Amino acid sequence: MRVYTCDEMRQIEQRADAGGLSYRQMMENAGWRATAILLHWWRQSHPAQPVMRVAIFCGKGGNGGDGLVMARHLSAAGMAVVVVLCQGQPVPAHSAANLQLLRGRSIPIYQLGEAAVDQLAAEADVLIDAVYGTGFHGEMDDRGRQAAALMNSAPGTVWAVDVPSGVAGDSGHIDPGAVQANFTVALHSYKPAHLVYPAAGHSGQLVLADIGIPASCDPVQPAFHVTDAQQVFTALPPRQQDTHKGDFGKLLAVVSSGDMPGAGQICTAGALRVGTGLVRVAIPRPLVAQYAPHLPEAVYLPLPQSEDGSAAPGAAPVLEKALADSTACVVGCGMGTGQGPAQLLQYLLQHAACPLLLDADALGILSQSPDWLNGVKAPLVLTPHPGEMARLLGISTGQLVANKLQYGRQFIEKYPVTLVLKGAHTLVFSPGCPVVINPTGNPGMSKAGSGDLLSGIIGGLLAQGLSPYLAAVCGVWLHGAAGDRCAARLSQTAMLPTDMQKDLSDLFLAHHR
Ligand SMILES: NC(=O)C1=CN([C@@H]2O[C@H](COP(=O)(O)OP(=O)(O)OC[C@H]3O[C@@H](n4cnc5c(N)ncnc54)[C@H](OP(=O)(O)O)[C@@H]3O)[C@@H](O)[C@H]2O)[C@@H](O)CC1
Ligand SMILES: [K+]
Repeated sequence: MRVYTCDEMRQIEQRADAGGLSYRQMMENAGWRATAILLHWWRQSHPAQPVMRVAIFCGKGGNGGDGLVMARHLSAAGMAVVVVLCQGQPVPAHSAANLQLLRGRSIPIYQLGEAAVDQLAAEADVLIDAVYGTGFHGEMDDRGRQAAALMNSAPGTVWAVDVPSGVAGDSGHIDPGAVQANFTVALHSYKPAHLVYPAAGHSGQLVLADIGIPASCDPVQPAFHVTDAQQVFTALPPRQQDTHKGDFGKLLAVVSSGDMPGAGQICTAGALRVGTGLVRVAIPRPLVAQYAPHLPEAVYLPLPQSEDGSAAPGAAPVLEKALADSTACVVGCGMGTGQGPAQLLQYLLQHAACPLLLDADALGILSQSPDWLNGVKAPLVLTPHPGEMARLLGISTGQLVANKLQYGRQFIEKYPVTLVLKGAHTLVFSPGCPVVINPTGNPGMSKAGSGDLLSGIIGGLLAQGLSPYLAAVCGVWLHGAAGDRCAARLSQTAMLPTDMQKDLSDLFLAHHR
């Protein structure tokens, strides 16, 4: 799946133009393809109504030019089209030329603000948002907001061309007046805002339109990447005939306290289910009897327990031998945030040579002392949800969610870690690598225990020798894909993270692993 930034799109278009596909022709292709997609949808969904009433809101740039091309083709197809110029006359020559082509045809052209426009918007079956596309920057102006408000409040279906107006294509920043589309036709490639939430929610259903740009014009090293199954199953270590458990890594899981035994169990199961050779579980001693019947394959490292049910202060040295013998370590799931767990985390940060994954309570502890990340020798993977990430940064969750890409990038610049920012379409940031947008998963996974399973999966892949970046990218994909299978089997409402273990197995079977 192609995802290119607005800047990358400009360069792609430049290369295409230099290669002989003119800007004018690209605009023609964009408007023509968007028209074909819209007409196909209309005829399928409204078979008894041959004439669609369409109001096309055009800005002054290239996006508006696409809208003007659509007006010509829709009118030629017999649809009742009106054009509303929202920012006056088009500026680019190819947009202006397309306005010129409308003159003399029976297509009414209005300026935004004319009395008839409100009524026409209210009566339209379809409203086309061609106000701003990849050229949008800053805040919407009054006319942009006025046009967006008309489209958003109209009863018809809103189709956005390329990007819903008011949504910044790269950062995903959402203007308060932004268009809420039912459908968005993305031109040539998806843009980050189509896939990164909450901006993605403004696009509605996405349709990708080929506008004739050859793949040779695409960037060699794009800033974003969307994971696919082939990438995941190529990266997973093969299981040769002549192997033993030592070939598949040793994971140390420092997890669970008295009131959260399940978190560590789910994490451990996740690690085992992705093929880890050996999982050692460091938990407060009284929990071992609870764990063992469910996870007989694990090896246990009992820790002294404090009164609050978590590991007691002074327990850290118990980890020494196991840590030295591990190929990865997961810390946090349900382990508590008291003095004992804090000492365990600090010990691991100071002594681990193997990759270390920090989740849940480990992130809670870290948010009190983020400087603990300085000078850590072990490669680190952090797997916060937005609340945990916001606490790490000392900002509100709302601030974080509105600017996930910006904060994620800034964080890995400050601390060279692999950051898995969880949520719908989880993001993976890692120094020197494209930002990965994970396409798998569903709202049925928003349940306690889901993150613990993910930590186990990524931890298990780390233990088997995948780089932090690949372990994170493959781990979130597998977790989401198992969740999608589980939802199909049990429903998003009823599915549980523990159910997803079966779907992980089915997923591996389906890919002959
Ligand atoms: N390039 C190509 O060959 C092809 C491009 N195609 C299409 O063109 C789109 C890109 O076209 P674009 O670059 O002209 O930008 P677009 O999104 O129309 O800009 C909106 C206009 O609004 C303005 N504006 C921006 N922010 C504003 C604000 N806050 N408040 C007020 N005004 C603001 C901005 O003017 P500015 O302020 O920058 O001078 C600009 O004039 C792309 O998404 C695709 O649909 C396709 O046809 C395929 C070929
Ligand atoms: K638009």
